[in-house]
Amino acid sequence: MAKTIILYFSKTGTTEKVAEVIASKLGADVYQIVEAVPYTNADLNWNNPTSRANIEQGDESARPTYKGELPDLTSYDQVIIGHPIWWGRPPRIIQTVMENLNLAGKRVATFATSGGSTYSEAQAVIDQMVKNSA
Ligand SMILES: Cc1cc2nc3c(=O)[nH]c(=O)nc-3n(C[C@H](O)[C@H](O)[C@H](O)COP(=O)(O)O)c2cc1C
Repeated sequence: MAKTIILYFSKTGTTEKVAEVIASKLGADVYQIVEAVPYTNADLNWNNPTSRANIEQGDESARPTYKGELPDLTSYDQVIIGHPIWWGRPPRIIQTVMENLNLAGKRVATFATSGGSTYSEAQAVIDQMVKNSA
């Protein structure tokens, strides 16, 4: 059976719950992506145009760093990446992570949770990231 790892980023626990359900169904390993500089509640306030998250999402070059080391993917066949939708797209830290993973030869899937936005804009970002890392 294919060996799978789920990497997820979650600030309020919703994506984390979904990651756990998928992991238990697939018998997958799980890795939580954690930002190096923690987001405060104020940082996550989408009603404030100058909140940290809003500024990052609006900045194509923003690449918030992650804490610790990313997992070694050598032994995995499938990599699943889960994240919330922030302003229609993945949090920029997902781009940081994908730029630092070697996804060549891996089967990659993603999922997200949101307040209602669909995945179409996020999919375009992910497709580009996968293309760049393969
Ligand atoms: C900065 C920020 C921006 C968000 N932007 C969107 C959005 O564009 N569309 C949407 O449906 N939900 C948006 N949300 C809501 C989250 O996607 C939703 O609450 C998600 O399930 C949170 O996942 P988590 O608990 O794993 O962090 C946003 C949340 C934050 C903090």
